[in-house]
Parts: sequence; C-alpha cells; structure tokens
Amino acid sequence: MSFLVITYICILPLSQDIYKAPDIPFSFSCPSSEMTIEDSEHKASTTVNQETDPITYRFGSFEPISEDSNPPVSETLNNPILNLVSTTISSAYSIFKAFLSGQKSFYLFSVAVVLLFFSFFTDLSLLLASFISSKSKISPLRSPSQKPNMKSNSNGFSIFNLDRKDLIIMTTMVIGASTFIFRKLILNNSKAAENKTPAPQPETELELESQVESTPVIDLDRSIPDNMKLKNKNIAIFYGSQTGTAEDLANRLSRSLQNDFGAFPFVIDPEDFDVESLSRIPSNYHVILILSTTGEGEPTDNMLKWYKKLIPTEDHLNADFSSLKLPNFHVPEDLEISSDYVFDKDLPLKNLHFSAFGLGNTTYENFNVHVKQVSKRLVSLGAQLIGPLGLGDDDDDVDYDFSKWKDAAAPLIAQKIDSFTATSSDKSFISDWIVSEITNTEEYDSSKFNTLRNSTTENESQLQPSQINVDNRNPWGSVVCVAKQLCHPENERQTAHVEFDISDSSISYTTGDHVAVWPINSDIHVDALIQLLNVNKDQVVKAVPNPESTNSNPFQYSYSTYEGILTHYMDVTSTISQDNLKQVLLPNVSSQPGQEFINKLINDKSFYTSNVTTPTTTPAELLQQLISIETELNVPADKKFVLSFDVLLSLLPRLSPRFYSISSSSVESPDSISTTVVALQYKSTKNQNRYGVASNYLNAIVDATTKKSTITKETISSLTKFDPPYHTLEKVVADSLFKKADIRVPIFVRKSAFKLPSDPSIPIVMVGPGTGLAPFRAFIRERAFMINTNDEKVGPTVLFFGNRYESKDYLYKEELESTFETLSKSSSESKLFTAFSRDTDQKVYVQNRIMENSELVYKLLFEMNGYFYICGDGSRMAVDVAKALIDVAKAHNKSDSSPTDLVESLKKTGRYQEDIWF
Ligand SMILES: Cc1cc2nc3c(=O)[nH]c(=O)nc-3n(C[C@H](O)[C@H](O)[C@H](O)COP(=O)(O)O)c2cc1C
Repeated sequence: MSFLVITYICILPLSQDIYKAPDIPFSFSCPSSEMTIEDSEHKASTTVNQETDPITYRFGSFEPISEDSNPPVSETLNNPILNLVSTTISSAYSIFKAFLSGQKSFYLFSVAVVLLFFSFFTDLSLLLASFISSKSKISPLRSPSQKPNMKSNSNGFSIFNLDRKDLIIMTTMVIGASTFIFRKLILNNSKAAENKTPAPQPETELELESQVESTPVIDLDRSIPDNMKLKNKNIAIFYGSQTGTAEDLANRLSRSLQNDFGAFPFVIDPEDFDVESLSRIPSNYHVILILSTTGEGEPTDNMLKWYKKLIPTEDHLNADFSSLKLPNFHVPEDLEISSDYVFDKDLPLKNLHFSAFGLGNTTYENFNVHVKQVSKRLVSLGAQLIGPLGLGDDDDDVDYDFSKWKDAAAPLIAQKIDSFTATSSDKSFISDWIVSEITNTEEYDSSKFNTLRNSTTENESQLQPSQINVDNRNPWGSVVCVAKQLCHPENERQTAHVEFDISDSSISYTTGDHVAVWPINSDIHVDALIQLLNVNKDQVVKAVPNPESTNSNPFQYSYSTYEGILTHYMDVTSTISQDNLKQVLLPNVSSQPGQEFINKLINDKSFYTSNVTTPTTTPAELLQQLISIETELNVPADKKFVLSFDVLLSLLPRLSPRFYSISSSSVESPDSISTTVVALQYKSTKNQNRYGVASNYLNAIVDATTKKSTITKETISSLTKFDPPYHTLEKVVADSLFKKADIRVPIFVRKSAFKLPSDPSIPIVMVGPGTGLAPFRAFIRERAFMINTNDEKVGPTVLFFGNRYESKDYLYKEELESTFETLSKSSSESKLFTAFSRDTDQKVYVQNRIMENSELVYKLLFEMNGYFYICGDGSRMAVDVAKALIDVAKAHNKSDSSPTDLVESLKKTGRYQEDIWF
C-alpha cells in the first residue's frame, strides 16, 4: 500500500515538467555522445545528452528502440497486490511515455493523471477504512493467505474476490495498456484534433542525425548506379539549388554533354537518391555536382540530407573529417556493372569519379563553401575529382565562370567515360516535353490543373490538410487572409503587407524564418508568348516528359492549358542563356539570316551582352527579334522560324519560388505568416519597364483584394491593366470572384539561423531600412507580446529604421511607435530611431543615426553583451553599417581589444547576425 502511495507521489510530479525524459532506465545505443532530435511540433531542435537522457530514438520517430521499453519488473513479484502495483506503474509509465512521444497529447495525459489521483484517493480512503475496520477486526484488504474464489466478496465489488481498489487499479491498468497498444491511433487523432499534425518539414539547421542502421538496405529506386544502369546513362548530374540557377546550369550542361560529346547524362535531384549508393558507382560512370551555397554558408534544402550524412557535425565548416562517422555506404556485392570494381572499406568512394561546380557570391563571407566542403569530403573518402573545382560568382558573371569551367572539365569527363565528340549530324534537338492537344475533356482531371504539388493527390485526398507534407517540392496553397498597402498611394514604390493563413496546414515556423512564395507570371509576358505560338491559350494540352530528354522535370501534372503552363510553371522573364540558344534554338532555326543572328549571339559575347544581358531582354522579345530579322530579309515562308510549344518549354527555366523574411512573430501569430514586400520595378537600358515577378504579384494581390468589393463581372473586363501594368486584376481575383474561392498562394517555410536571443532580457540592436524591417517587426512584436501577456522582463530593444520620406514610406508607422511604447515600459533604453533620406537637404541614413547614438549602441553591445542584427541590402547598406559599428567601437572603446576585434568577437559568439540580399 505504502509502495503504491510512494509510486503515485513519484509519478505525479513528472506531470509538472512534461518535457523532461523519465528517469527510468532505457536501453541506449546512440553512437555519439550527443544527438539532436527535432521537436516535431515546434520544429525547434532539442539536444539530447547521452548521459542525462538515455533514450534511443528510431529515425523519424519518437519511439524508444527497445521492444520492451517498460521499466524492468522483477520476476519475483508473484504477489497479486505487488503485481497489480507493478502493472499499474508500467501502465502509468506507458501513458506517460505515450504522452512524451506525442508531445502534447493533453487529453491522454489528463486521463492518466485523473486515474492516478482517483486511485490514490481511493487508497487513502481504503487506508482510512482499514484503520476503522481494524477497530472492528474487518480488514478491507485480502490477507495473503486468502484464496481467490468466484463468488462475490463481502463488500460486493468483485466477482473474483477483488475489492474496489483492485478494480480501480485494474481499470487503470487496462486503460493504460490499451492506450499503449493503440497509442499511434490515439495520437494521430489527437493531433488531427489539434489541427497541427507535424509533417516532415525541410530541415535547414545542420543538426547531427543519429545513424542507427547497421546493415544498409538498398532501395533500388533511390540507388544512383542502379538507375544509371536501368536508364542507360553514364553521367549523373546532381543539382543543389534554392532558386533555380544551379538546376538551370545542370540542364544546360547535360544537353551540352549529350550534343557535343555523345555522352548519356541525366539531371537529377539529390533528394530522390541515397548518398549511400555513391560507393557502388563504378569508375566508368561519372557524377557531376552543381551546388549553390545558401544561408550563411549552408547547403540548399534539396542537398541537406546528403550533406548531413556526409558531414554529420554542427560545426560543418570546420569539421575534422577523420573523426566523422561515415554514411552507411552500400557494399557492392550484387552489382554487376563493372568488372574492375574493388571495394575498400577505408576508402568507400575509391571508385567514384566526380566533377563539381559551385554557385556563390563573393560578397558573402562563406563564398562557395558548400561545394568546397562536399568536394573535400568526397575526396577524403577516396573519390577522385576530375577537372578543376569550378567556383561561380553571382556578384560578377556566373555564366562566364560556368562556361570556362565547362570548357576545361567537359573534355576530361568525356575522355574518362570513353565518350566521343559528336559530329554535327549527331547534334539534333531533343525536346524536354512531348506536348499534345487534348480534345476529349473527359480525359483529364481539371482539379489537377496548375498545382505545384508533387505528391499524388490520390493519397493526399485521404488526409486532413494538417497531415499533408509541405516542403520545397510540395508547397501549400495558403489563403491570403490580410493584404494591405503600407505606403502612401502617391509613393513611387509600393510596399505590400500580405498575410498567409497556415492554421489548417502542417506548416509551422519560428520568428526569423523565411517563407518561399511561388508567384504567377504576368499575362503581359504570357500573352506575348501565346501570340508567338499562335495558339488558343485555353486549349487543354498534355505535356509528358520526353524519355529521351536528359533534363529535370519542371512540373508534375501532365494536363493544363497553354496559358496555365506558362503562367504557373515556366520562368517567362529571365533572359535566354547562350547555352540554350545553341542547344535548343539554333537547331530549330533553318533560315540563313536567322542562324547568323543566333550564331552571333552565341559566339560574340559583347553582342550577347548588349542585346540580351544588359537590357534584360525577355524570351518573347528575343524571339520577336529573330522573327523580325527574318521578315525584314524576306525569308521564304517555309524557311521561317515557327515557335513550337515543346521548343519554348525547353528554352525556359522553370519558375522558382522567391524567399522573403517573415515579418510576423510565431509566438504571437502561430497561425499566420506575414511578408513585407516592396514592388520591384526599374527601366531597362532600352527604356522598357521591368517588374519583379513575385513582388509585383504580391502587390497586385493587395490591389485586387482592396478593390474586390467594387469589382463585378461586368466591370472587370473594363478595368485597365494594373498600374504598374504587370499583373492584371482579372488574373488575381478571377478565382476568388467567380469561383467563390479565396486567393491561394503556394508557400513553404525555410528555417533560418537569424534568431532572437533565447533570453529576452538580453539587449538587441537592429538595423533594418526599407523592407529590411521585416524580421525586426517580428522581433519587436514578439518582445512586446511577452511584456503584454506574461509581464516578462524584456531587455533594451533598439531599432534603426530608414526609408525615403516620412510622409510616404514610413512602413508600419503607428504600429512601430505603439510597440516601442510597450517595450519602453520594460526598459527605458528601448528606442526606435528613424532616418528618412530624402526629407532633408543632406541625406541621412541609418548608419548616421547609429553614430549619433553610438554611446547607447556601445553600451548595449559591448558592455551588456547584446546582439546586433542587420537586414536588407547587402551590397551597400550592410557594408556601411558594419563600418559604422567599428566607428562606434573606436569612439567608446575602454577595453584592451582593438575596435575590429571587438566587432569580430560579436561575430564569433553569434551575436552579429545578418539577413541580407543582393
Ligand atoms: C539567402 C541567400 C544566401 C546566400 N548565401 C551565400 C553564401 O553563404 N555563400 C555564397 O557563396 N553564396 C551565397 N548566396 C549566393 C547564391 O549561392 C547564388 O545567388 C546562387 O546563384 C543561387 O543559386 P540557386 O538559384 O541555384 O539557389 C546566397 C544567396 C541567397 C539568396
């Protein structure tokens, strides 16, 4: 009895600290001293220490590995009461463990707690009864010598001679055991009820994953050599791409290797293949990596899994490869690809031959580190790098860097795979898509039109929205719940505040993250191409990947319309590359003047630059130039260039998402994500208007929703094009207005390392002019929310914001000022400083305001160990602000360190964070 009481008292306090692992011993087999698991509900990473939290988790699950993970129960517990006690403990523990594994299955835990309380108080009352009955010589408990019989006992509570306490304990036990057995079902339901089922999200933090598999299981669909063999390919080109550039280069390289060298390449996404299968690639095959660096020297989302397996440490840029755990490389027993294959377990990639080109930007501190690290790691595992390691610089001319690298590497690659140089007759054009017009409308499912999701809708239709996985390949069509203009209508640049509802999706985010937004193209560009194609834009077409093509697939669904494909999937504004002019357009131009024009663009760099790059000539404009030349020079009709849809699809890269800093706080607004986006527009060197695709789309949504109530079907056609004339209102409101649906925009969240200090009392200094304000709006709202709701002690919070005119583009003016009123209640040093550059004769910028308030900045950063944040333009603003900070240190330095060292120490300790763009 007292054991029961003690047990209950021991178990109950656990409920007050629900995130602590139980102190009950488990089997443990984590190979490293620390492993990181992801809190699947909050997406925050939690470090589990081997010594303190000895639990082994299976990959992707929160179940301890041990089959029998109940606490050990002694074999000698034959006494029925003790058995009941032990079973009760294990049931209680099972419930508790199910609770832990489900994160917040509050209902489940409540059941356990109520039952335990009930049981505990019953015990107490029985004790009391025992005490009373001892007076009258009647024991409420059976004596050990009593034999169970089938009749009712004296108090009538049990047919097995059990008393009321036994019944309660047994009920607890049965409920506990059933809960444990059916825990998955229960947890799934409770998560669905919470409307937030955690679905796998793209992981962007470099967390160390534990690798518990001991024998590699080869999944042939995900094995690189098996796919190469099956598809008759000898070069696998992988791309690590965040915004599509690397993917485009990979496609261009592939065409060139096929056309110019007679090779058999194919372009593939590392996400679809297992890095462990690299060890089974024989030396007569070749691997090419085209990898961009993103974030602060990080891999792109689609390279993350490979990277975490190749370099499994958080300090990945300074990793000592010799001490790293190896991926579970496949052993090539069953592979009959090459007879000269020798497997060396110390150098598992000895047979692998690869080439690599990186995309980066020299203005970033970690220039091209991703491709450098991956290449070094592969070499450390025995792989051989063929040709130079190419390093493209986005700040200069990536295309030039790429073609220089290609000229050096491609012949070596061709030689290695025993390829031959193709003759001109081999250089035929192979389209990426086979397109056919569909007349029988019953053949297609219109619900699949214009969706960017890759997952099969059949499976997804069984799921709740909150259970559907969202990632970079499967964005979520979120409803726009708020859209408003932040600037004065007369301001030359419009800035939109657009909020996306994520309440019924599996998306979650933390303050400081980025959101990827898929725009739709303006019908100005789409219409121009439709005219060149000379087709009915609403014609339903079927586009299936050409099995002969070497390129990656831009979209999943085969049915759409001409307009649908060009609006939602293809990049119709970026300039056509010289590679594509050569590989795609030239083979389809038969007139001599046409060929001369294209050849000049291909071979004369300055002609290409002045005609295409500098004026940012759109594909439609360039194709129109070609047609005009042919018309002017009287090319006969049968020789004239006719644009076909499959040629066009092969010429254009796919439409990529744009990333924006999230301007809402996840603590304050977990169910919505907001963005703050300035509409990008400029004049080309040929004086044409140019508009940023996504930023103008989001601004058009604001305009559309503002005017929505006054738009009718009759008036919509009379509405002129949106000013700036980019997206038409028809396009944006059409769905919402006529199909009575909301405006939905495909999005997904990318985690970022740009984060507030976990302790809100730590001072922060933020510099965010223009839309660089976005993440800081989230930061200050979160801190003010903490004061308002929890009365938390929030430290000094300083923001430097700037724009052009106070009267026209002071973004979130009232909101910022009232938020700072709240912040200053907690700290009198919390201040908002503004700089409006065009309001005064002499221009004032944020760096001037920093210098004017240098004493405060110095105190918060260098005396109170605060955090410093910059967000916005990286090419000039971030550089000037960095210089200003050194000047601040110079002006007030009381320490022995130099001003530069002081700023460096901020960087080294993670207290200098940048979220910048170029
Ligand atoms: C948010 C962001 C972060 C970046 N971080 C780095 C970096 O740390 N180092 C680097 O060399 N380049 C960096 N870059 C530059 C990209 O690598 C470069 O723009 C590249 O062309 C993008 O290729 P993608 O379109 O295939 O993703 C960054 C670009 C962006 C947009």
